[in-house]
Amino acid sequence: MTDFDYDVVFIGSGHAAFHGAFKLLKAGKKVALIEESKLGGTCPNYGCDAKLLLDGPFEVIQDSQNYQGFGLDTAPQLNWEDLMAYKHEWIDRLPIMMKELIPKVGIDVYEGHGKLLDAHRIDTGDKKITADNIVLATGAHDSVLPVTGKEYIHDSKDFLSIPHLPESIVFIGAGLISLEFASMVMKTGAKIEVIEFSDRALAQYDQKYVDKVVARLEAEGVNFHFNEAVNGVQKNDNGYVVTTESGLEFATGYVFGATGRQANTQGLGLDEVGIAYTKNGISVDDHLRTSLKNVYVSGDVIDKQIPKLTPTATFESNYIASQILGEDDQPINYPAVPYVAYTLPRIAQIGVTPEQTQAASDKYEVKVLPYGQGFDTRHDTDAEMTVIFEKETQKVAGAVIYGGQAASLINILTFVVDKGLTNDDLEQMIFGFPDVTYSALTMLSPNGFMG
Ligand SMILES: Cc1cc2nc3c(=O)[nH]c(=O)nc-3n(C[C@H](O)[C@H](O)[C@H](O)COP(=O)(O)OP(=O)(O)OC[C@H]3O[C@@H](n4cnc5c(N)ncnc54)[C@H](O)[C@@H]3O)c2cc1C
Ligand SMILES: NC(=O)c1ccc[n+]([C@@H]2O[C@H](COP(=O)([O-])OP(=O)(O)OC[C@H]3O[C@@H](n4cnc5c(N)ncnc54)[C@H](O)[C@@H]3O)[C@@H](O)[C@H]2O)c1
Repeated sequence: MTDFDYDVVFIGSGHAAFHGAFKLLKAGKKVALIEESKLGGTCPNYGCDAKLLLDGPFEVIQDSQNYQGFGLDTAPQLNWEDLMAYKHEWIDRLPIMMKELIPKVGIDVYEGHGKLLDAHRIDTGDKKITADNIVLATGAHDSVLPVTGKEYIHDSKDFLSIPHLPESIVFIGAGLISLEFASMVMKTGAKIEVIEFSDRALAQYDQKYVDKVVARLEAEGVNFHFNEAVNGVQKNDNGYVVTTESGLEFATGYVFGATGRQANTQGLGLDEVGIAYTKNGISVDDHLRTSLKNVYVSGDVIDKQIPKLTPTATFESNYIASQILGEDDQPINYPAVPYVAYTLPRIAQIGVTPEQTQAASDKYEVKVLPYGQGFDTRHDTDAEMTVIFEKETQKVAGAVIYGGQAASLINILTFVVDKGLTNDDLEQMIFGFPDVTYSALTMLSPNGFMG
């Protein structure tokens, strides 16, 4: 570095930024982060981590319900206020810790709104700085439904800090955020309506298992309304009334909207410096560069087909750091990406989907494995896997898992799919026993009890 204040400046401080920043720092580069809100971004503060902390006790309730009549007769009682205090105790300290740690290790932090002035100059709010390379890692935000009364619709950030749980909630959208939160709240006996614009929930997931999650939620009392478009929210003395274009009306105590997330492209100076973007995010080439070759894009703000998740943001951040360090000059090559819906029960999938095999039945063999029938699944009797084998090689090409332990199992299946292991390879290994992972892996083997 000669003429610039920094070798690399990241706008944003989420997973799309800090992994790469640490890698660059370790390699001797001078690095800065610009953050206008909480350090660490969405995932720890308002996303995955905060959600999982709140979800834990609900998972325990679900597990205990599975044992009813089989040794556990009383379900645990939830205390939301205590749970929320526990969440705050964990989550609120994370940005504080990062604020102490990051400058201490040698990365400068600018607290302000980052805006590109040209290919090398950035306005941080109160200071202008220069960088040889810039990484745009500004993430995304929950979209706001453009209807009358939109100010009464809460988003995921609000919900993740809600001090008291309402007795009734209308969820607008039946995507990941809504169904994950509805799965939890349902366990408190709240009255829940889910209004979905399209004819299905969780469109990215295998519909066989989505139908099972929807049926389970319906059995617990959630009312789903598909093919309905919300056109307004009115406030009255008792709460709110949500109306749809077809004339349905729902009285409720709380309105929650999760109708997709939008990339944070506004106010970044993109138009001024000539960087192209769409409504899905900033346009990049196969090296995650914009039309300005020293300006990269990482994480949720990219216009991409790959899922917008924490692990994909992390992968991109590390990839960009390798590009800048000259360790790698190849186009980005994503490995198989697992998707996990933290609904109750969970759905997780990796690789080739059952739907994709329909057009290639000569290439793939699909096996449905009811692993929940085993003794080691905490009486989660419905749990099931659909596993896709490549006929010619017998490699495991994909899997969908439905059940309480799907989120852990999918990481093992990710390893199997990504490394191209065959069921014979698995038979050459020894796994810890007894455990649900053992049974699931044994089932993949041709000589296993279900293989
Ligand atoms: C409720 C919820 C649950 C989720 N659950 C999961 C999950 O279970 N698993 C999973 O993998 N993913 C989950 N996600 C998605 C995950 O949080 C994101 O994919 C991930 O945070 C993306 O990281 P990022 O760094 O690209 O963006 P972010 O984490 O959004 O970080 C971007 C940062 O940039 C800052 N910023 C924006 N513009 C500027 C600017 N101009 N100047 C300075 N700073 C700026 C923002 O304040 C923010 O801190 C969830 C998301 C939500 C909302
Ligand atoms: N487990 C995870 O990995 C996880 C969890 C939560 C969030 N996330 C992140 O957040 C994103 C999901 O956010 P989301 O749940 O808001 O989006 P989504 O795209 O999953 O779901 C939005 C839903 O809202 C519906 N919708 C859109 N407009 C509507 C309208 N006017 N009326 C009624 N329904 C309408 C859509 O048809 C869709 O089903 C993910 O793509 C991911 O980036 C990931």
